[in-house]
Order: sequence, then structure tokens, then C-alpha cells
Amino acid sequence: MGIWIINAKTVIAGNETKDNHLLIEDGKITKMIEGSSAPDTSGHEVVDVQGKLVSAGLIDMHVHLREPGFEHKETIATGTRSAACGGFTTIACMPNTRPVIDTVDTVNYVLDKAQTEGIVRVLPYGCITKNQLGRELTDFDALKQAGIVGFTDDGVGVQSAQMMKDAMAKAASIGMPVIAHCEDNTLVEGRAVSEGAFSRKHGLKGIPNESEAIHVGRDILLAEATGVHYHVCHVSTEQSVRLIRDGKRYGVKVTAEVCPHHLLLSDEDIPDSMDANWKMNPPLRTPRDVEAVLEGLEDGTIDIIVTDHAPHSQEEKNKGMQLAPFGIVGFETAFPLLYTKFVKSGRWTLEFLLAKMTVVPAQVFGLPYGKLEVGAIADLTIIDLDGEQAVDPDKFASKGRNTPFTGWKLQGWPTMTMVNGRIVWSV
Ligand SMILES: NC(=O)N[C@@H](CC(=O)O)C(=O)O
Ligand SMILES: [Zn+2]
Ligand SMILES: [Zn+2]
Repeated sequence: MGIWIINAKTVIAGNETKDNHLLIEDGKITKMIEGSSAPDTSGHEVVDVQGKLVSAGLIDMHVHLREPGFEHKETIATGTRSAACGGFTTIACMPNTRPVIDTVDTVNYVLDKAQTEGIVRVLPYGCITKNQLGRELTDFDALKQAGIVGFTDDGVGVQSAQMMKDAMAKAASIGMPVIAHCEDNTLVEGRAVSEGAFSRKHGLKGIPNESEAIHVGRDILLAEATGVHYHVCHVSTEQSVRLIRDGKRYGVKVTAEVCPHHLLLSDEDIPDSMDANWKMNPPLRTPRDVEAVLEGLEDGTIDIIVTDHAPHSQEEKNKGMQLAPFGIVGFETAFPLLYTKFVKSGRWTLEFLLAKMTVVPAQVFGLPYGKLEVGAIADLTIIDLDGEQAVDPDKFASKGRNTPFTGWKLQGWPTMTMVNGRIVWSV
């Protein structure tokens, strides 16, 4: 017996949708029938989605699940549930756990936990360097064999150019990507916010844009020299966009991601109360940077949208701007934020937004997901494009409540998530 999802809307082009009915059998989409009247569903379970949008399941290639080691912030169980609530069916988790994911054993630990306790697909990254200390490469062959999707020391930048070059050469030789958190430590030490109106107003030493862009520029040259697929994490500056655009023009295999908060917020939005829910890495930059990353996403310089879901406990975030850890949660607000602020406002089409969260990330990382067509794996997200709700962190499935978007009234809330033909979450 399969499941008929009837009375769905699917996106054709731009903002145009069509009425569609989808049959899901054995984990795959086996039929899609257009038209307003429902097909013969006899012999199957029926889910009537009453005109809601059905999309290929959202993919998030940059998330922090915190397990092992930081279970007070998030676990694979709570993190994948939060992902499902946000409409994500595939997520790639960063290795800055405790211990870090730099051995086959830790990769296996995460994969086993994801299998038993996770409700969406979890793809682990492995570290570039042992303990993320930047001193010695991990065993790339063994980690690849264990099933990681790429190498990254996210959380910190690889400070040595030689170390990064060695990593890229090795990754290129085994056909794996290097994913980089771009940050030169000497330019940021101890600072909490970016250089800009907010830091000036409060007499704080700010994090300059070059701290990110210096690594982006360096790494694009190293990617050119080694031929690796180089992916830039959470792009936040105008200078980084410029360098990536140039790298692509010269044929370097460089791809990039941006987070909703860097598309929506600048340092000028940070409240004077110094609420640490506005502290993340990279920091919120100037309005000019926000416009530059938007343009970068729109012209294809930046390939995909990721959340960088980075849960922390309230206790940790209550330490204030200077002492609190960097990071905000992202799963449960990402799609409604972007849909409301960029699609509803008329700047983007729904097709564009969905592509940046489904088919393009799948292409960039060579994953067999992200498509809504007969024969595709049945990872689906059902979204109510009309109902409005305010962001309420107390209702998050995530353990993290650390968001700057509390109270924002948004549309485009997911209502059901299906992974491999199975409904894993619904409202
Ligand atoms: N983005 C953040 O502000 N924090 C991330 C680390 C990271 O993504 O660099 C975290 O692990 O908390
Ligand atoms: Zn990072
Ligand atoms: Zn991150």
C-alpha cells in the first residue's frame, strides 16, 4: 500500500503553481497526476493536503547537532526533529562536537545515532585537522570510507595556508570537497560584533570584513592550484562575494553558501540591550554587505542557502554579548523568513527560493535528493503558504531558543515532512 498525497500545489516556474497529486510507494514518487480532481486512490492511504505546497524536501548543508558532547545544547534526536519541523529532510552536520568528528569511530557514532534516533537524513562532515587544532591532517581516506560528505573545521578557520593546501590536495585526490569556515584569528581575537555602526556606537572593537575575505581569497588561489572542490561557509561580506565571483569567472571549482540571518539582518539591527541572541559567527555585517550577499545569491555567485543552525543553552546565551558563545538556531525559521521577506515581498520567485534549498545543494554536493519528479526518492516538505504565525522560541522542537527573530510574523510554515516515503513529522 502506498500513500496518495492529494490536492497539492507544485511549483512550475516563477511563482506559478499547478494542482498535483502524488503517489508514494516504496520510498519513491511513483506517480504525479495533474489536474484539480483527485485520481482514483483506492487501495492506498490518502493524505489530503488541501491546496498546500508540496516541495522536494529541503536540504541544509550546514548544521550543528552538538552530539556527542554538548547534549545540553542539542541532540541528534532533538536536532533532527527541529529540522523536520523546519521542512528539512536532509541535513549535513558539522564536526565541532566533543570529541570532534575526526576519527572513523566518531563518524560511526553519529551515523548510528542518526539511524536509531534521528528522523531526517543526517550526513556527517569530518574534520580537516585532528582536534580542529590546525596542526595535523586527519585520515582523509578512512573518513571518506566511513561515509562523510566533506572535510571541514567549521567553528574555526584553518590558519596555516600550507595546511589548507595539503588538505585540498589530498581531498582533490580522493574526489572530496573542502568546506571552509573563513576566519583569520589575528583579526578577530576576542571581539563579538563586526566593525560598523553598532561597534562604533558602543565603543567596541569590531571584527573587520577582511578577517573572512582574506581566507576566501587565499583559499580560492589554493583551490585553483589543487583543483579541489572548495566550498565557502556562511558568506557574509561584500569582499568575499567579489572574490568568489572572480574565482568562478576564472574557472575555479568554488561554491558558496549564505545563511538567512546574513540576508535579513545587519549590525544596525542589533538592539542596544546587547542581547547575545544577535551574536553569531560570522557577525552581522553592514547594510552594504547584506545587499552584496543578496546580489551574490541572486546572480549565482553564492550557490545555496544553509541555516548554520547553532543551538546554545539559555544559560550560555545569558552571559552577555562579550562572553556568550557565537551562534543562533535556524531550522524552524529559515523557510518562513525567506518566503515572507523575499518571495511575498516580490524580490524572489518561489521557484528561486526552493531551488536554493533543494535542487542546487543536491547538485553542489552530488546528492541523490532535492527533486520532485516521478522516480525521485520521496523526501517531501508540505508548506502552508498562507497562514501567518509569529516566531515563538518556546514552541521550538530544538533545545535551542537562541534566535533574534522572536515575534516576527511570518507565512510559509511547513506542516508535514516526509523522508523516504514515511511521514516523520506533521503539525
Ligand atoms: N556559527 C556560529 O556562530 N557558531 C557555530 C560555529 C560556526 O558555524 O562557525 C557553532 O558551532 O556554534
Ligand atoms: Zn563557521
Ligand atoms: Zn557552523
